[in-house]
Amino acid sequence: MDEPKAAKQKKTWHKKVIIFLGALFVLGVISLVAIAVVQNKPLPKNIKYGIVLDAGSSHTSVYIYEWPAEKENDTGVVQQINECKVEGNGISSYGHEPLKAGLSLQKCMNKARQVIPEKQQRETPVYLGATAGMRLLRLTNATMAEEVLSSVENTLRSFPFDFQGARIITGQEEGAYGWITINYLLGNFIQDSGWFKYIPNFKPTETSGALDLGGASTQITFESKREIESQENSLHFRLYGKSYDIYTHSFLCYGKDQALRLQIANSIKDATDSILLDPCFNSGYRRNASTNDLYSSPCISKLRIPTAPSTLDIRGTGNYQLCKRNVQAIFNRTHCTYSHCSFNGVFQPSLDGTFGAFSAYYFVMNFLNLTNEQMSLDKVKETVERHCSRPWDEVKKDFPKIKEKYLSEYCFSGTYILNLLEYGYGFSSENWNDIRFLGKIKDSDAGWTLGYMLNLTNMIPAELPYSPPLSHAGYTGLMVFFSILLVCIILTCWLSFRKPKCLHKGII
Ligand SMILES: Nc1nc2c(ncn2[C@@H]2O[C@H](COP(=O)(O)OP(=O)(O)OP(=O)(O)O)[C@@H](O)[C@H]2O)c(=O)[nH]1
Ligand SMILES: [Ca+2]
Repeated sequence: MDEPKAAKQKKTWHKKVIIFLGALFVLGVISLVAIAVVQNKPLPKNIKYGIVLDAGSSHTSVYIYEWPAEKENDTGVVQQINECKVEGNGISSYGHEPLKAGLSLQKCMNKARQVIPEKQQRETPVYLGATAGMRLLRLTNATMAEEVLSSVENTLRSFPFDFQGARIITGQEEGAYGWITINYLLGNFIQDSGWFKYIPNFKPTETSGALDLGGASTQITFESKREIESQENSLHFRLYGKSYDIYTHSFLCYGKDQALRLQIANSIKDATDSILLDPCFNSGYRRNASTNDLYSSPCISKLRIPTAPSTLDIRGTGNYQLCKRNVQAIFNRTHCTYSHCSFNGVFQPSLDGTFGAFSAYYFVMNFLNLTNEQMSLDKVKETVERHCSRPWDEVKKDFPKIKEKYLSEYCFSGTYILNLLEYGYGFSSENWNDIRFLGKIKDSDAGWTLGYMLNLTNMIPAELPYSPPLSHAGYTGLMVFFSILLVCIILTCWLSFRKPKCLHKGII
């Protein structure tokens, strides 16, 4: 029987509408997918650079860092891509010829021009931070220190970078930025955005303490859960939405070069006919030293004795126990006006958590093969003692390529590090293995320079930059997935619930 014409037309019309809507819907999903893909195509990598010069007492290093511009507030994105060790001594050694301080930086700064793309050099910040060597020069002769700084500033301004300043940083800054560097590189500033915060009892990782041993000063910095009784040792940071109460102290004159001078100066009284027997050098080792040069350091000048000879013929006897006695004599532990002190009357809370020990801690312990985390304190002591007892000509024969200045001082430096950590700071065999001796972390040097730049370029936000629980890609992906799912459900329903043809009215 023919269906009424109108009913037939209506059905055809219905069919057309449904097909049209279906096509529209599928088109909508396709365009959604296309937008998602286009929207999330990786942005052209926009890399930024930064340069920091570490003008230390013994030498200067030029570090170049890079990071993806669009992620600069994320943690762990900045990495070191180059280090250039400046030839010669630290800038503080040019007090009498300040122009040479600036000239000494030329070679490494030219290297930086080769590393950083020319079109980005103008916007690349350059910072110079000078540490304990310049602090000592400023104590001795502030004018000379100023002349050295202006010489390096003139040199740095002559390069096509964005010069941001050359200054002597404080010991507190040096400790704080070293702490920021290693925790940034270790990923301890976890941003608890995303799903982390929904995990019950999620605890961001603890931070690591920072131990920095330079040539003229040494720093200890760590997060303290206990009250910090002295204001000068107390820092408060707010980083990525978390607060940190930090203890830090910088011991000027307790870098390993100045400590060696202190040890020698304390022994001059025992010299006979200018010959000084020193147990901190391997037996058979000899070096001449001018006492004027020795006493020229403000760390030593107060130890001058009238009977001191003008030159010293220092002869090694390689005796670890006697060296240990001499080294311990430079730490004053007789007075403390706080509940607890490290040495020289300086407050120190009890040592908490793990520590990263870098700079000379690493150079020395790495040479002595003592960076293995499982090695006991007793074993470490035995190793240093054994090295001290080796005759100098045997040591020299075994390590012909190592600079004599470094090689001759490993007995002293090993003994000094052990006593600074144990006798000075209070580490013991119980927490010795909480110390990690670090050279680099993920190809970036452990040291204050990265933290310094992160702070000055505001790359570590106090509060967490808002980030939705899902990344954009994740959000879009889910949207597309559920849209397709919806289409499939609708199609399935339509196909399975529409009336089969044979049931259509009028057919049966
Ligand atoms: N064995 C060894 N010693 C090194 C090396 N580089 C530097 N040193 C020595 O280690 C000590 C510390 O070096 P740095 O960390 O550069 O010290 P610095 O920054 O010049 O000194 P501060 O201004 O006090 O921080 C100094 O006595 C250096 O002579 C190295 O590669 N091997
Ligand atoms: Ca240093």
